[in-house]
Amino acid sequence: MSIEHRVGAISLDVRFALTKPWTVLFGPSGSGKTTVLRVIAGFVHPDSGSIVQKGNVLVDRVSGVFVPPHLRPVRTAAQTARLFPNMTVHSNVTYGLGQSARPDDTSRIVDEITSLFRIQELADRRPHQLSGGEKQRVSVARAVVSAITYEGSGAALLLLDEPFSGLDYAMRDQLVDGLRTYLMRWKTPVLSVTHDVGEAFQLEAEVIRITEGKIVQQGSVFEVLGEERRRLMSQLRVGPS
Ligand SMILES: Nc1ncnc2c1ncn2[C@@H]1O[C@H](COP(=O)(O)OP(=O)(O)OP(=O)(O)O)[C@@H](O)[C@H]1O
Repeated sequence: MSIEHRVGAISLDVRFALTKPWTVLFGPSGSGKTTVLRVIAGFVHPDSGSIVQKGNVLVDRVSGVFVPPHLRPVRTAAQTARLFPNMTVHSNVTYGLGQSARPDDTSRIVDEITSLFRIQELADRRPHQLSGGEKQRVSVARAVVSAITYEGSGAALLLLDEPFSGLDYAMRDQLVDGLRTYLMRWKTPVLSVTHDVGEAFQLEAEVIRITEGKIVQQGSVFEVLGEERRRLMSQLRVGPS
């Protein structure tokens, strides 16, 4: 994909291909990461550029192609959980189910995912009865359900904007490992956003580093964030003075 788009004070100008099971967009606050996800999802019309997914053109400003969000083989969990306020947690999660799931598979998938995200006990609650971290887990769980049961040919791309923020370290640790393994089993490709070097390493992700709307590096997590990790580790060893 290649996108040029002016947003706020940023001139977004990015060109990249997703070739690995899990890719992470890494960069400082305000560098344009969320905007990239929103363009891929179809919520933002880029000023110019094109997006092609497995040979299907989703956006091409020159020829005027713009596939609307609901018709894209893309599923998204936004940075701020957007749940249906009048629906229970269970209904919010199953709302994401695609047509492809057979009924007997459906309940197995929902069980597996609610267990992975540790939201089984919350099944009958409504969003106003949840903490921020619980809402976030429900929102990501819904997007995962939706991506793996996508009804089109091939897999849907899953876009996750800071999916593990707002979780304590123990839960985050387990969820990162569990979700990575689960999505690899389903061959569901992921593009996620994070500020967390440790998370990118745990995901063994391909990393795209973005600064002020431009991609400055793309490669394995060792290539792109190895130096950053060494610096953080040495700060930890020295400790506060
Ligand atoms: N709807 C909008 N209108 C005007 N400016 C916007 C809008 N959305 C984002 N911006 C600006 O565009 C820039 C990129 O925002 P974006 O949300 O993509 O950054 P980000 O890298 O995801 O940041 P963070 O890590 O803080 O979530 C920022 O300067 C932001 O203030």
